[in-house]
Amino acid sequence: MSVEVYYDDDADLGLIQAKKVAVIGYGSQGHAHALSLRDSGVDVVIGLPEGSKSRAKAEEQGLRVLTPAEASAEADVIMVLAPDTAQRKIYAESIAPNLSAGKALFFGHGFNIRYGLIKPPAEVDVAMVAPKGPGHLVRRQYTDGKGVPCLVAVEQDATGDAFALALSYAKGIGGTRAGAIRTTFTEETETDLFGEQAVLCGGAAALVQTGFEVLTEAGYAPEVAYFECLHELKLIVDLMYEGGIARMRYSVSDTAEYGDLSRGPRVIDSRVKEEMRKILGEIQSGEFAREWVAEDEAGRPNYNKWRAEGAAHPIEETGRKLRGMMSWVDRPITETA
Ligand SMILES: NC(=O)C1=CN([C@@H]2O[C@H](COP(=O)(O)OP(=O)(O)OC[C@H]3O[C@@H](n4cnc5c(N)ncnc54)[C@H](OP(=O)(O)O)[C@@H]3O)[C@@H](O)[C@H]2O)C=CC1
Ligand SMILES: CC[C@](O)(C(C)=O)C(=O)O
Ligand SMILES: [Mg+2]
Ligand SMILES: [Mg+2]
Repeated sequence: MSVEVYYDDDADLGLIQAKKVAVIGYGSQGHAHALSLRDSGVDVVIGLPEGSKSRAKAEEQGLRVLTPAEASAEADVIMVLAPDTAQRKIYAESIAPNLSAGKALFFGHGFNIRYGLIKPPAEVDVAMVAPKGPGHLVRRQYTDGKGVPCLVAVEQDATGDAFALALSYAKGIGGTRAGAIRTTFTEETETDLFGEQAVLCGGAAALVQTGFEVLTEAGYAPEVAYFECLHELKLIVDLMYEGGIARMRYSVSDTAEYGDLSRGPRVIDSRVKEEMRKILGEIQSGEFAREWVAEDEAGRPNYNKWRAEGAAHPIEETGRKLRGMMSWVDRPITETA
């Protein structure tokens, strides 16, 4: 099935420049959207609760900060970039009372719409602009004159202009420089959750940690294991990013390539593929969403425990020491760029 991909020339920046945009949340995605929209000539206001620690960061950047309800009341377009688990309550308390016909409700990820946690009224546009990359790099790429690809979707088109407006927003954050693909909330939500769980975050982190453990438990130096399994992964993935797996294979030795071809499928074998299918099934059935919402409501006991265990993994200490010797590697993450 072919998809529609839209670039800068397909999008009219004037549409979003003619609107007032409220960005609810000023974290990884919120700061990137708000600052890049502002740099693209859009009138932006930030919505954050009184007492939010993000308020000072947004104000330092010269952005106007109101409560989520005040910002929603002022805006024509409300982009929800608070944590997925917080969105339902924010919507009910602060956004819904301030929605009226002709306004647009935007999301950076489809979770709350896909799983029916938020049900907007029919007279508002509901759309999504979901960058396919971490927010801090969305902002970094924008300021470098590049862009992170976006998925754009429309769930409700009350005005008839929802897609053009979403595409215009995507242009404002640099998304159409790289390409914006038109999709649905369902496709974005399910593929995004699958990607982050099985490949990008869960799969990659487990692969790196397990490789590090196998080497260090066999008596090799942690520093050698770190360079081999984590540091060099970035350099290998850079080649894949630039020219596909084929370019990586062109650059590595033929010894590495033979090891890749003969051993890779033994690591990521049919059992792993079957587990990936199970994970996708849990996403499609809503089981993962129910589990995550319940975990959040219970105060995140497993999330906090697993997070602490990850932070205490020996690879982190080894990495801190080695990165300290490479000043160009440890680029601090800020919400200011
Ligand atoms: N992280 C990413 O790169 C990506 C995220 N997304 C999606 O973007 C959305 C935002 O995620 P992300 O940027 O990671 O979120 P973060 O956790 O980085 O930031 C959340 C922001 O929301 C604020 N916030 C918390 N509670 C409320 C509230 N009740 N009302 C208003 N603001 C609140 C936080 O403020 P405080 O400082 O007070 O906590 C913070 O500024 C999610 O839907 C996510 O799935 C999509 C693509 C990639
Ligand atoms: C890969 C994780 C992500 O989906 C993202 C940065 O795209 C997220 O939810 O943060
Ligand atoms: Mg993602
Ligand atoms: Mg995600």
